[in-house]
Amino acid sequence: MSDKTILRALKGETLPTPPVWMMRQAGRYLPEYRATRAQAGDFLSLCYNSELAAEVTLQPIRRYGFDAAILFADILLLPQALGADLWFETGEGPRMSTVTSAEGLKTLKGKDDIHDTLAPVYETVRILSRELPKETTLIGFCGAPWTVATYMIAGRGSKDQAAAHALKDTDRETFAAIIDLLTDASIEYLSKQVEAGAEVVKIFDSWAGSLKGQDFTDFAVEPTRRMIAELKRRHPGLPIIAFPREAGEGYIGFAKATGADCVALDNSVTPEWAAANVQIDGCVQGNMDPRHMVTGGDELIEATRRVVQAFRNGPHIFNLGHGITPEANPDNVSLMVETIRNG
Ligand SMILES: Cc1c2[nH]c(c1CCC(=O)O)Cc1[nH]c(c(CCC(=O)O)c1C)Cc1[nH]c(c(CCC(=O)O)c1C)Cc1[nH]c(c(C)c1CCC(=O)O)C2
Repeated sequence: MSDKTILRALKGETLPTPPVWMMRQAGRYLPEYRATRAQAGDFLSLCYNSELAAEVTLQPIRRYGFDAAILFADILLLPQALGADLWFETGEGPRMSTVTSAEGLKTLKGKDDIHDTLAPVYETVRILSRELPKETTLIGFCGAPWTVATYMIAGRGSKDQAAAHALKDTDRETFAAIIDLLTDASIEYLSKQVEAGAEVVKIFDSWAGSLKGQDFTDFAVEPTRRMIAELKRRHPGLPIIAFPREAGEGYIGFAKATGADCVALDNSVTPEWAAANVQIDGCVQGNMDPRHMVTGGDELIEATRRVVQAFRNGPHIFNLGHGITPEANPDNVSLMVETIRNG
């Protein structure tokens, strides 16, 4: 059996010290990331440059000795591989061509036609599985169908996902067909990442919190469940982390309903609540407020100890509740890691 700490936690083991990594650990808060990104030209060129994408993935591992490395890529590469135009507006975020009708959906490629575009991502995974320290776990990922669909339908990020909700409510058939295509294509995408060397995969449903009631069941739980069932059929024993961000009460029972080995938690729920209501079903990941990476100090130390303490009686992977932000101070990350490991 592997003795990698992340894999042990994902199998349900309670460890004396939780393993740790951070969402967006390769990111703009690190000067070495900014330098490599400048060398690549722009963000998307960095994602598709396997050598440089592997380099930025390794940077936070060298600096902090995290227990996991997450493949450097983006959830929007998959819709791009399906034929959508994608670009990033500096200082604003992603922009995409939109799909809002049955005719528009027909112009996209099929689930098996994505691999030419995504080949550099698989190559990044292969480089990483050779170059990572032997104790570090390599995590692959994709966006959950709902979250990716919100960008494809609106053509950009939005606070309330109004365009995707509108399509869901006015043309449920087309909306469900978009979700189905993304579910099928995500299975193929993650499967190739696993074949290339990803040891764990994580499904990011950043906007799950805006789905309520039956919609949450149909478009957050069900696509995730279908992806996990098929991935585990193809890759028996593959550990899978699901992140239905801001699901609130929806976190309860999410692991059982989807088959996920671990539920990642955002910081809108307290760790004490999550220990009582979510960790009772298995491993959890999270959930310190990323703002402490900006503010630091005693508050950071206390918040770190609180998360460790709340989850100490069950399987836990320490992480932030969302990605670390560009304003974060790299020294605060060291302080968090030292506090986790040395008490
Ligand atoms: C919604 C979403 C996206 N991308 C992602 C999500 C889901 C998770 C979340 O909620 O954050 C996921 C993602 N994006 C990135 C990763 C790589 C792995 C990691 O370090 O966690 C992962 C897992 C790199 C990235 N993806 C992006 C950056 C910043 C790009 C840069 O260098 O300019 C990084 C490091 C850009 C991106 N990509 C996306 C947005 C909205 C933005 C712009 C916002 C921002 O500027 O932070 C789409």
